[in-house]
Amino acid sequence: MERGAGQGAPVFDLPKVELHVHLDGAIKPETILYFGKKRGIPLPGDTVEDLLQHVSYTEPLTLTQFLEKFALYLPAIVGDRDAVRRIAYEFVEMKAKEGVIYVEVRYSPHLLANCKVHPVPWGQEEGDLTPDEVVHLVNQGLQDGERHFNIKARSILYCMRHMPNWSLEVVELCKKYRNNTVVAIDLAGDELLVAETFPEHRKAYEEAERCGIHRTVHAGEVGAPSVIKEAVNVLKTERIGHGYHVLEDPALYRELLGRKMHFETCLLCSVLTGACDPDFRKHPVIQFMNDKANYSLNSDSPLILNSTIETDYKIAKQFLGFTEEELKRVNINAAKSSFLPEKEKNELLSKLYEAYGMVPDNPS
Ligand SMILES: O=c1[nH]cnc2c1ncn2[C@H]1C[C@H](O)[C@@H](CO)O1
Repeated sequence: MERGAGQGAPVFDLPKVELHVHLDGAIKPETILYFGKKRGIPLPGDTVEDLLQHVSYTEPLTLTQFLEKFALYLPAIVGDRDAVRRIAYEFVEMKAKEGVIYVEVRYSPHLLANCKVHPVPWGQEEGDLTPDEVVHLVNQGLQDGERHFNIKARSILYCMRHMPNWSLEVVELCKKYRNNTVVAIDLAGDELLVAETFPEHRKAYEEAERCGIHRTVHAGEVGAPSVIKEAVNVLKTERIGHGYHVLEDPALYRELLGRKMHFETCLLCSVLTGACDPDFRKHPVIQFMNDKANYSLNSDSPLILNSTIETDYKIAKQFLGFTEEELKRVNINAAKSSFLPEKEKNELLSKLYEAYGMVPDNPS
């Protein structure tokens, strides 16, 4: 049985689109153990169960505590060429098994590197894997996966809120590798610790806009609506990562509804990071659903949340009262708000309409 998926038939056994999932939060525990052993890097457990006991959790923590989990296992992967390529390949395999036909996966090239990155992340020794080569390796893994598992995978490179000195390199990598899986730039990290948008982030986003690189920003996950406002008005974001706290500013919410701004929501993650009340009856996504907002359902970091995308769909159906129609609408919205070029977007939409038995002229 797949972890986190639970038992029984999938709640939505139709093709899906996923837009918000972190590559380094979606690694198979077996792969972490394999590379930890091979490279002699200590891990908090030496069986899948042991490792998951430390890395995954089921009761709400804070976003800061959630983000600390990455440090428990990433040293086994980062800085290793085979490991980086393999996690990308296995990610595509995992998504294909979950019935996802188009995925945008995101990561920080700097957080997977150990050379030409300051500071060298995760307490590693300096090595010879640069952020540029990380992108090249992830691309190879994703493209091999696409060929073998017959799904489409694109990538988003992110800046980290607390690392403004990486941001201009991130946008240059987006430019270099656009048309080679990379479709967009993102800004991730801990809004609780650093809500500020440094000038370097602003410059990177200006350059992205100038070059036609798509833009999304983690904003209003745990942070205030002002972070969302800045993402929209200053960073010119086209989508919002999470964005739950937009509801605290009704004028902003109305404006974004009017602009059909896309919210990349992650139900289980929103509760386990303390972003939202654990009582799903009060979840902001219910309001999004009632208002026919433009949003998608996503898994964020399934390894740490001990979940799959199925877990989020199950929550939507069982606790938030989603109908099959709404699940279809959410996926159509995801496809429409994807960062694919127009022609490929239309092909993706046609596939969904056909699988859902819908006519394109009557999408809702
Ligand atoms: O939910 C999230 N919000 C902000 N940043 C996140 C989230 N999930 C993962 N990340 C980022 C921050 C971690 O340090 C990084 C690991 O790639 O991934």
